[in-house]
Amino acid sequence: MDAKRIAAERAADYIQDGMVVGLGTGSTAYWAIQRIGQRVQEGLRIRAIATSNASEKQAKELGIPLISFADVQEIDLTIDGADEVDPNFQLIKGGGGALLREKIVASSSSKFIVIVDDSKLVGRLGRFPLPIEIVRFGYEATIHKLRELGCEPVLREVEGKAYITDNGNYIVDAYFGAIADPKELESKLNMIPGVVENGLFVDMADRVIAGKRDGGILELERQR
Ligand SMILES: O=C(CO)[C@H](O)[C@H](O)COP(=O)(O)O
Repeated sequence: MDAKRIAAERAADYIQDGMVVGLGTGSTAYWAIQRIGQRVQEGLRIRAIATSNASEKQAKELGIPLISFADVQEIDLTIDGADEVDPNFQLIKGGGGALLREKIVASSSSKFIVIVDDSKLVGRLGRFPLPIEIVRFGYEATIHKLRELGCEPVLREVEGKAYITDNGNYIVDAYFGAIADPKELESKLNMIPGVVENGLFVDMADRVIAGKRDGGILELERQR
């Protein structure tokens, strides 16, 4: 079985009756949502909040009951993928462009389980370009300020056109190289006018489940 799917299905086992569940975005979260949908069809009673239009559509098709933050303030458990995970459980997310909603949902969750294949486990964050969501107005100025922080920012494009997030913004993929202090960089980035959010998820993940290509699984819990 696909390493991403192995991790995703293990994570879905943590969901219990009555929970409010955050549904992540991406090819790993896809498998978690599929398994959750299967469990709902078997009788599991949950309510869910999706982190993207794509995940919302998938959940609807599977019959997973969806709610919004108008209905709850607190999510019991969120399951989502990541692009990089370091030994301190710090993450880069946003490869799929959903980082803003993902961060809102993860930050409102009592438990946040990250699901990856083990190629995403790194010694230090930064090989994967950091996704940063920026507003469209004045984006050239915002990109200039990002460059002044010492990265190489590239406006994300799809088929020759700027990529637009579910929130109507742009994404910049910023090459920083090894990130020495993710927490400091996260706040510096969010101080720049025009930056909506960035893909550094600092001190948020509680558990990391990594599927391996040989079918094995690595499960790590953060000690607080
Ligand atoms: O942050 C994300 C989307 O914004 C994804 O979780 C991340 O990009 C990992 O994606 P995948 O599971 O497809 O490898």
